[in-house]
Amino acid sequence: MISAFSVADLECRLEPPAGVRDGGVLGAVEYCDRVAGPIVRDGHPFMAMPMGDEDMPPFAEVWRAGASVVTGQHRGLAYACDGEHLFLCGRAGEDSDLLTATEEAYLAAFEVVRLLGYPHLARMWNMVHRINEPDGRGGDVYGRFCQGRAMAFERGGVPAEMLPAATCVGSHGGGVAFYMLATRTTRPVHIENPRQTPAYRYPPKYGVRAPSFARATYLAEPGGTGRLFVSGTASIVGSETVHIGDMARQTTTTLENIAVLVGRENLLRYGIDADLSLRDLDGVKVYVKHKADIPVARRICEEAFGPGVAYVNVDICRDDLLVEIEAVAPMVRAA
Ligand SMILES: C=C(O[C@@H]1C=C(C(=O)O)C=C[C@H]1O)C(=O)O
Repeated sequence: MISAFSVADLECRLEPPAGVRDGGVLGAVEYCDRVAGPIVRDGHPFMAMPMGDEDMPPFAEVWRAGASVVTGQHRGLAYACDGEHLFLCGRAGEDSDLLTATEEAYLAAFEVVRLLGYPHLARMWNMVHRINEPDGRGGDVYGRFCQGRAMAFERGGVPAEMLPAATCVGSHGGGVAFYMLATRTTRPVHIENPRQTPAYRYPPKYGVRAPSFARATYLAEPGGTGRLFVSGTASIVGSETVHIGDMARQTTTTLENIAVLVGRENLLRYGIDADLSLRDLDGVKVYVKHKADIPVARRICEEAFGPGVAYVNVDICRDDLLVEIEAVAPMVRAA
């Protein structure tokens, strides 16, 4: 097992792929070397994404629900819900234009969210093949993805303040794979980072449409506990990449960004009375652009987080970014 945590009635584990069989699973995604799904298999939605090579130990990210789970499929998406949480996974854009395919896939996801009554988006992950390559129209693949996603949010009537935490990194195949979590009653609190421009306000030099996500999302759970989803975070200050070409400094800047994001002063701005440090974070994934840089990432991140971190060798959404880190913080509110 790479790492595990459990909070209230929703639990996430990063574990070896073979373990994902028992009941109560809301969804499982494999970070491995193959493409599969999305399908409902063994009673839960499942998808496999090529995120590494033979040197990366494959792992499954497994979301478990306390209550029993209802599953289904809709317009190519696979989903499960437990009365409070909805997990869904989908894929877009392998054979068609990425803008339209992303927009349609996201609109299908919003349809599931609406039809099943889980209107509050809490966390989204996107794995985009050839993320940094030209799109054949003068931009890059990530830019095209961002346009399709922004148009879906626009058509879905989701204002910028309701955009959830997200990750969008590269993959080794399979078009765009994405998965999301949403809630039925709990209203997520979306959080920004004072060191960074909100991504949805990035200037146009970074793309025709700015990326649609928040820096973090807080989800209160019953009994004074909660969960903070930290978006994929990189060496960006304001909207600019800093320490270009320097893996160690990009990694430490990323950690500084996360520390400020989850620190007491920032969370209090959103009425969340909790004191988190990097050590409190769990479910940490470190995405590293160049495989040869993984030892540097490991040295710095093990000191910050301890063991139990997953290192994934994929491209990052900007050419000049070498590393990106996401996490989940299980937390108990101070008061
Ligand atoms: C690294 C950044 O963005 C990345 C892209 C995201 C997206 O487009 O959903 C979300 C988080 C990161 O994976 C950043 O802009 O800081």
